Amino acid sequence: MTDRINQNMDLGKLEGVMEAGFESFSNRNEDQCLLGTRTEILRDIIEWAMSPSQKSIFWLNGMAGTGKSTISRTVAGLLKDRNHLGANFFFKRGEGDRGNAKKFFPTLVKQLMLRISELRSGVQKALDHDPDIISKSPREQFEKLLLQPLLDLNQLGQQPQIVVIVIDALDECEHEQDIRNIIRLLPRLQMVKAVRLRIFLTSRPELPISLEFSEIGNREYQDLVLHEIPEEVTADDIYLFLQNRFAKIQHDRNISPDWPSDDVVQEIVTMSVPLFISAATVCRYIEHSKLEPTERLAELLKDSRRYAKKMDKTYRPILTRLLDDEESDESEQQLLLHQFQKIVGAIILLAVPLSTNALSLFLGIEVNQISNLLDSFRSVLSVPSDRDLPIRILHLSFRDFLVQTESDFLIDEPNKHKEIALLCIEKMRRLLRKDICNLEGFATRRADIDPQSLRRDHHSVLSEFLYDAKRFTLKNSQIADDAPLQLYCSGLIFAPKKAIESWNSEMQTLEGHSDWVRSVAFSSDGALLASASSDETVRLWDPATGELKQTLEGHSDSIWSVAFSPDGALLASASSDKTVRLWDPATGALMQTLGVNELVTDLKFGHDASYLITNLGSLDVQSESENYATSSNNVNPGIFIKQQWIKLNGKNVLWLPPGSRSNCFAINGNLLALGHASGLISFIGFQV
Ligand SMILES: Nc1ncnc2c1ncn2[C@@H]1O[C@H](COP(=O)(O)OP(=O)(O)OP(=O)(O)O)[C@@H](O)[C@H]1O
Repeated sequence: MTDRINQNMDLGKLEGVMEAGFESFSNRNEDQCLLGTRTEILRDIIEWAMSPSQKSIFWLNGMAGTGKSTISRTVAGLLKDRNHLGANFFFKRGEGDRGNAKKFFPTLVKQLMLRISELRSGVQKALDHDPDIISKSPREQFEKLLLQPLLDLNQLGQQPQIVVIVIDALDECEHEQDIRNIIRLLPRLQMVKAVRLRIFLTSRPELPISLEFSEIGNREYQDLVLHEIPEEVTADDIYLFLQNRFAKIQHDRNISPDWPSDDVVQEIVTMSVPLFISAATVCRYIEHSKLEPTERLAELLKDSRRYAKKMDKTYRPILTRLLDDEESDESEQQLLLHQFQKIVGAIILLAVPLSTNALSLFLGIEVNQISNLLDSFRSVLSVPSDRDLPIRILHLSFRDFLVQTESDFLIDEPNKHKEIALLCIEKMRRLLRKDICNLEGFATRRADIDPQSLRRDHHSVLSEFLYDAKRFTLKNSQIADDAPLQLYCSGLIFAPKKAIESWNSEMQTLEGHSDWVRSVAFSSDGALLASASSDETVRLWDPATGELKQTLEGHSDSIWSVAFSPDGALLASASSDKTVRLWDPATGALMQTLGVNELVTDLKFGHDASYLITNLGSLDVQSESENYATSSNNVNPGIFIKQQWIKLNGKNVLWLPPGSRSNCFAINGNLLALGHASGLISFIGFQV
């Protein structure tokens, strides 16, 4: 009797952190998993705990707010009901000894003694031997208070019972070294044979924890990454959670049972996945007691960023810990903050996520500096160890939070976008090159470029995207010209769902004629398409862009046939008005009108463009020479215009764009004068 009193008094020295237990007063309002959620995960964890052949540690790893602690509480409760809960410690930063390792092992020992009474004498021995053990390092506490007394039990030769220790939120333990020590020490509990000890541990994927686990090797533990389980599974759970919370709001606030609609609930699910905390924050925002829930919800749906401020509790501590280093002084902190603004600011605002390596090139910051800074953000950013893979934000609320927080971590969105745009321009200036295919001369035509040399520069995702963009633009260019916002309705509605694969072979529809199109013809170089219509016009189009280049007006009846001359300098059209007209396709000028007695329905040029072959027989054309131009006496034979190309000594050197083409030209020495229909004359000088 005296012995036992004595023992109890000594064991009383074993001070634990009462509040760290999942059933403690301060945890009384914390949820467990709603029935029907996390069912598979919970089943797997309980099966792991009960099976003799499993690894001794289960690490549930998940980003901020994915629902780890809720699972821990549920696991602890389930194990307690089955009488297998040995001890539990829920770390919580900033709440006294719940936020450090000082009393971690004594707390576990204290609880384990209640579960395994045979442990008491060993613990008592340790306390007798070293009454100050409670103030010693975690390693010593572990060895003397926990491991040795448990090993002593081996001699009892009992049938081993299953005892599970639940440790939640190890990342919230204050000192990195303590965290690492705890992970390093736990596998040694496997030496204990009298009890089958299992450790269920949760944490965010923070660097010291990930590193330490990779160091102890996966023979010792199994893990589950909560933010990587299939999205639809989490979505189903969040859906159940929302339904449950909304039913409660309906009931408590006397709201009609059909509020909110299923579509709305689905919308919030999509907004939240994979963060349970996001769905929980939405509910807290809506159920705020002084405001009308239906209005709050409607407001939120209009502007989903509204609730991001409420994520302060989740995100602010991650940010402040960046600067929370006793060793760094004011100027170092300023530097860190500056780096944060540059690096994280770019990550959250870039339209397409970049890898660490690409980000380094883009921002002009050393790769290692970027990696170092990002190590502090592994709970909110997915930073792949392969530096060529993109860095992603786990949840958009992190971006929304940063662009509106009132702390020093505010990312000034408009200015940051400007900065990013300037960086893009600067990179383009520096990196883009003229003539990436090393073509031989300025007049090289596309048809003459070796496709192999294009493929060498080919980036498949980019080129697929460009192809897609080109098809979309071609298909919609006319409506974009007329009613631009139709791009977002008609353009999107009638675009194929999987654009890249499923554009059909119809490139584009050219709209403009108001009556039948009777005849179409390509110019021999393919640069123009002529269409003849019953609306009495011929239209000339650029087939590459769909742009209407010319409308040839003059005929007074249906036009039946069009044809280009072999060198493209002339266009002939035949109409019911009993004329055949010849046009200059470049300027649209009517060159000649030939009267015919009967209807010509079909025509084409003879080989030298001096006559037309029609359904009525051949027809002479008093065509002017190909370079339909006057030339002065002082002609430099080296300069010549042919088909909008200015040729120098027989080689194409300069192409005349449509706006610069002329009806006539003159050459004087090295000077070329072009006369335009507008009345202007332009000059081009050549060094021959
Ligand atoms: N299965 C669930 N059933 C009901 N509610 C849940 C569930 N999981 C999470 N929640 C809700 O989401 C909130 C956030 O979850 P929890 O605190 O477990 O996330 P966590 O991953 O531990 O976050 P942190 O990394 O910040 O510690 C909880 O407060 C709870 O309201």
